[in-house]
Amino acid sequence: MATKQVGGSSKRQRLLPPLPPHQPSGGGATSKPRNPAYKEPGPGSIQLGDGAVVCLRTDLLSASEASTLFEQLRRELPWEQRSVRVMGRVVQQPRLIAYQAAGPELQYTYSGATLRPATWHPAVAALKARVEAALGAEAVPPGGFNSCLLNRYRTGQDSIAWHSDSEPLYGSNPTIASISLGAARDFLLRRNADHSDKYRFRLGGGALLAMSGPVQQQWMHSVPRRAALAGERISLTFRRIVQPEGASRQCPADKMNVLTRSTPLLLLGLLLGLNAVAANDITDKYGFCPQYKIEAGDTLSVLATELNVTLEALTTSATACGADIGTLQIGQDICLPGYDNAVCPDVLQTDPDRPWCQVYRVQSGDTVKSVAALLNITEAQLVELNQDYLEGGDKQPVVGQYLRVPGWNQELCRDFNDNDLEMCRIYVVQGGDTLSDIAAKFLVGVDETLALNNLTSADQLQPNFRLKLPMWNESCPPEGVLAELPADTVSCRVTQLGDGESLASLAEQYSTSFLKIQAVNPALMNVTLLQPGTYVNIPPFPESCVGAGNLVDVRGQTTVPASYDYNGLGKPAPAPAATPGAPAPAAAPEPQPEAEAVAPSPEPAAPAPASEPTEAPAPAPAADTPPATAVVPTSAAASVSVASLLAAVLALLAGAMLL
Ligand SMILES: O=C(O)CCC(=O)C(=O)O
Ligand SMILES: [Fe+2]
Repeated sequence: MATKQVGGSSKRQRLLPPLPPHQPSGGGATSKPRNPAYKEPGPGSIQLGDGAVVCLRTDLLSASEASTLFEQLRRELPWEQRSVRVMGRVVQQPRLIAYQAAGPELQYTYSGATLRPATWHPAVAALKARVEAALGAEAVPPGGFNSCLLNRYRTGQDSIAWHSDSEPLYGSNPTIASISLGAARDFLLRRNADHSDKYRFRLGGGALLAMSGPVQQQWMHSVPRRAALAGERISLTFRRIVQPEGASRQCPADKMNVLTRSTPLLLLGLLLGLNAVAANDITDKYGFCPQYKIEAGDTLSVLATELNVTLEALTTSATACGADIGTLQIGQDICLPGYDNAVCPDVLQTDPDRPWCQVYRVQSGDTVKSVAALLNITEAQLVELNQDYLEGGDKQPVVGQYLRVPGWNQELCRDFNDNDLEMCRIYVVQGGDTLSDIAAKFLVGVDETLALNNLTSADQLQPNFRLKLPMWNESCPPEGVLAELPADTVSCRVTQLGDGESLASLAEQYSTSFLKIQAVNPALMNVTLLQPGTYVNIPPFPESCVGAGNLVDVRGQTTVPASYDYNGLGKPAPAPAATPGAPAPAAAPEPQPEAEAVAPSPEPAAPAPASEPTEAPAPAPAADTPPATAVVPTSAAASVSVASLLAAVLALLAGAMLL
């Protein structure tokens, strides 16, 4: 169980003396209203002071233009969910992204991984021109925008945390212009030096919002999570890279992390005169629940010296929350002086690896006011952190609900109230699955899926293996929820060749390779068969697509005729196709799928272990089933051949490219 209640006491005194209000770092605005509202200006130029300007237009695109573009970009771009490395851990961003720029040198290194730009999609290039024309020469950087980071918020659960786009590669006062498509979302802006100075812009489809002047230096922005919202949104954020990067840069996520995690620890360290004790060894809940994890070789007196407290104070604080000083264990958390027993026991860590992700469990009788006082923050700060739970009128916390406490990082912390099983997906590996197919299908990374499952290689995948999918976390119930590979349009993509197109040009368009396209179109090995109108399967085109019957031509948006023969996948050389554009796979050689590590098919007699109640049935090939489809080896022996070793290496390479 990952979540634990830290601290030994379950009693808490309700009669706390009033605590001084907490000031945001860099604040000092003692006379600010207690619950400052967001300013919500209408379209136009909004002067934020010091030359910082936001320009808002709600109607750059008409509603129909916006929705057509939304559908097109959603369908045609190679969206990926990025993993970012934060404090040595890999976490998944709560949104999908795509990145395009004017040249390959305009890459963008971010949290240890590099975004390599795709070339402009024609629709994105056209939007860039629209934005530049709308903003006019004064606001557009000289030379125009040369890169665009697109964000896709699949539901209200997706978000972008408070950040600024202040990387050196954009220069000192960059203009960043965003176009919104799809569902309307709140875009928030707050001044670094005074968080009560804040704006909310509701960005609906077709809106343009541009930030220029020192906005990135003096303000942060976010698109907060809205748990109840189902609609999907795409934003295109145009930027100009003025200084293509050479070496890696400080990444935004790390910066955010430093803001939220290290700052309190650093302060605590300074307060306590901390020297030899590593900051990582101390966890703290919003500044007054410091705890230390005992390590081998520690003694209380050395610890007291290092923390610059008396041995007596340390012994008292440790004992007060349940430690038996005589029998301290390695790994045990002891409370340090300053630990507030009245509040801390109701604060839960939501993730043992991210000690700054903490929530407060609402008790009977709690109100916004009392919880804010208890946590030593203002009501406005509490509401801001918990907008989706508390905002609007007099909304009060509900007993048993978890409220986020300061230090919470929306990007990195997993929400606790909706510890929805959505994040706890388990995929039961089937014979013939490949890890790269699974990863592509679920939009997850190959490497992190391996890491999450303590696997070092895709070769280790066996049928019936219960593969945890990101964002699986340690709070998930062991049984999780079964994730099935539905044959949907994400992976089962088909398109018709256009005039002058080739498999190579399709490969480029869909960010895949010629070989991969051939692997999923064995009937098209003979390229002389290709002609305009020929249907082509777009990788990944997993086995489950064959016979799925709901293929959609990704460009024509039309349904592929039921007579479509999957270009030789899953069927031995069919008779000439009835579909005019789909040529017969005459003389098609044996399918040569691009090598993938495959899980060997299950031993025929191996029943699913009874202890796995949620297990999917093992595939049971019927005697009259045509020869298995592209990637399935028919016997376990096949999977240990030299070819499969080679396949594994190639698959890993493919996986790396996929990330
Ligand atoms: O989606 C948005 O409107 C904001 C995105 C953003 O801030 C970013 O990509 O840096
Ligand atoms: Fe941004």
